[in-house]
Amino acid sequence: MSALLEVNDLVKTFGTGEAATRVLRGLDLTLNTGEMAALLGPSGSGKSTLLTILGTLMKPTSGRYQMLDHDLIAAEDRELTEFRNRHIGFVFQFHNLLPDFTALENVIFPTAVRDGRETPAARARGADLLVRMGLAERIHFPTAKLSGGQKQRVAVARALMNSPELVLADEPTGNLDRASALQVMELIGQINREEGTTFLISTHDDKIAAACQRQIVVSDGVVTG
Ligand SMILES: Nc1ncnc2c1ncn2[C@@H]1O[C@H](COP(=O)(O)OP(=O)(O)OP(=O)(O)O)[C@@H](O)[C@H]1O
Repeated sequence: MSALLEVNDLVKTFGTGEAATRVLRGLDLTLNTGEMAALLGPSGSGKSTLLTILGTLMKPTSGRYQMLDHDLIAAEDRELTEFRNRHIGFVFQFHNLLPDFTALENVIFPTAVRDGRETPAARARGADLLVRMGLAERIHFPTAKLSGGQKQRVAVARALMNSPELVLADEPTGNLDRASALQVMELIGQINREEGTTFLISTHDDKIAAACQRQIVVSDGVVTG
């Protein structure tokens, strides 16, 4: 297996002086291409902080971050934005869908904004992903009318739109009932197998973690298992 990304000696401190909180304390992690990994650890252990740094949305205080032969610490903002748009997808617990837009419009919207237009290829990819998420009947429904589980599946489809190598998910099933949560995980697993997408999924739920091939435990700002 080849490494998709590697972080070394990652440190993140929020605030300064007496108010400083050292959240990541020299964290090392390698994720291999095609892995589906759960990110576990107590509340406040630094999972969201790590996902935000891996997503290039925030820089660490110090440390190294290499992905796909790019040095993401040295990279400047414009390069990071381009890298992120091309290679990384995000799924959050609160999915930030536009309620009056249809499922398909939500999925293709970021790509259409990036490209300055909506292409037939993008519509086809978006519709295909929604079908694979079990939402064939809901493609043209406004997302305000979808259930929580359906909305989360739209959010997964949106994250996959540009075929990113890496998808970062921060408690993606946190607000779902058990059956919907496991369904979302099953569909993520299917995409992982079919497209080779690497997933890192933070969760507090052991059943969700067990649906992943690998479990990574963060505690006190380092990987402990
Ligand atoms: N912007 C910030 N400024 C100051 N402190 C922060 C900031 N973001 C996070 N923290 C602190 O960093 C610590 C780790 O937070 P983080 O959200 O990464 O934990 P987590 O493991 O994701 O927790 P949970 O499981 O509860 O979501 C917490 O103590 C939090 O208060």
